[in-house]
Amino acid sequence: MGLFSKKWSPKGKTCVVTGGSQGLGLSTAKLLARKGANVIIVARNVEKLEAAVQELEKERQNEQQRFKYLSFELNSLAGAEGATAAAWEFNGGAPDAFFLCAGSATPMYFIEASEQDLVKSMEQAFWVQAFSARAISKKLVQDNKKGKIAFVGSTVSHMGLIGYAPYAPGKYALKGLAESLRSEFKLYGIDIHILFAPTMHTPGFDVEQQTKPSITKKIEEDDVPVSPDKAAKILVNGVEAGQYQMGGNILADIFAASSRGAAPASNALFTPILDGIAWIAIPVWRMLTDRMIKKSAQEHRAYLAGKKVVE
Ligand SMILES: NC(=O)C1=CN([C@@H]2O[C@H](COP(=O)(O)OP(=O)(O)OC[C@H]3O[C@@H](n4cnc5c(N)ncnc54)[C@H](OP(=O)(O)O)[C@@H]3O)[C@@H](O)[C@H]2O)C=CC1
Ligand SMILES: CCCCCCCCCCCCCCCC(=O)[C@@H](N)CO
Repeated sequence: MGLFSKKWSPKGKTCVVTGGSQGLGLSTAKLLARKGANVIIVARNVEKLEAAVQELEKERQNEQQRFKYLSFELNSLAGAEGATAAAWEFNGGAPDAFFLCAGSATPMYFIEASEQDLVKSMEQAFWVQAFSARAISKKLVQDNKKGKIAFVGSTVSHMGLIGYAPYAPGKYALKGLAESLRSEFKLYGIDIHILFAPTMHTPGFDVEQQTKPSITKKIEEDDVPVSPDKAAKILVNGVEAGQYQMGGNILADIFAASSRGAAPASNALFTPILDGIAWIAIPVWRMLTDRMIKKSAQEHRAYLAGKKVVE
């Protein structure tokens, strides 16, 4: 989007939000409703979806606005295509913007994860959004329509740390997908965006805390949590402004700046400054964190033995 071009607005448009029944997705759906959009939310659990639509009703700005939920499992292409077809049908044609918030994390040590844990984690971090993007983009191109697709990555799309081995690779993959599609979809006028979300206290976060190693929790304390409402605002503002990537907090911005790849810089002035900070701050942080992890090795052995991960 050019320097003086008009901002995109969701008012009167139709937006689809995957993972829209709770957490970041629900905050995003509510914000879009408050901005006057028609909103379609997609998730699996029908009870939560019904409750979420009630929440959307409270944000209603006018009588023309339409809210709808669709229950689909999005970790297969068939599921994503089913949801996409249903969204098209409800809207009577192509919706305007798609916010892919669905996903979940199951942090744990790599060697305690089963084959199924690892495959499922990749599905819930990557495929749950990648298949949606595939189904949506194909339909948009078939209809010769433009549109906007926003992914939700994480700070751990840029950096890995102890406990996130099953999850971070999927979020890294999402970053690679978004960057590839940002380029490829110039062919069709489909805009790609990605939010690199920091820690948010959502229902999903409470679940991931149950399997998260205590050392991961301790390291993560340095990440300042952002409310899902604030993260939704950053996401929607970024899409409105035509920004490719959004970081949810300063730490996400620092890691994004230091691993920018072929993505456009968020800010011509601040991105290089943040990259400079990264040069100094990250090696210091890494040294301290590595030291702390090594110190915990004996305690970790006892944990593995207790859980019978090793004999
Ligand atoms: N919370 C955090 O600290 C962070 C989260 N993120 C990312 O942000 C996104 C939102 O997270 P958050 O709000 O915390 O998550 P929540 O678990 O609170 O909400 C996830 C939403 O996605 C839906 N969903 C999950 N899996 C599927 C599936 N396979 N098919 C269809 N719908 C699905 C859930 O509904 P249902 O279960 O009924 O299907 C729910 O609506 C995720 O992609 C997450 O990885 C990134 C960084 C930090
Ligand atoms: C500049 C140097 C300082 C570095 C401090 C680094 C602290 C660790 C940051 C980890 C943040 C993880 C956030 C997202 C996690 C996530 O995606 C899951 N919670 C998913 O739900």
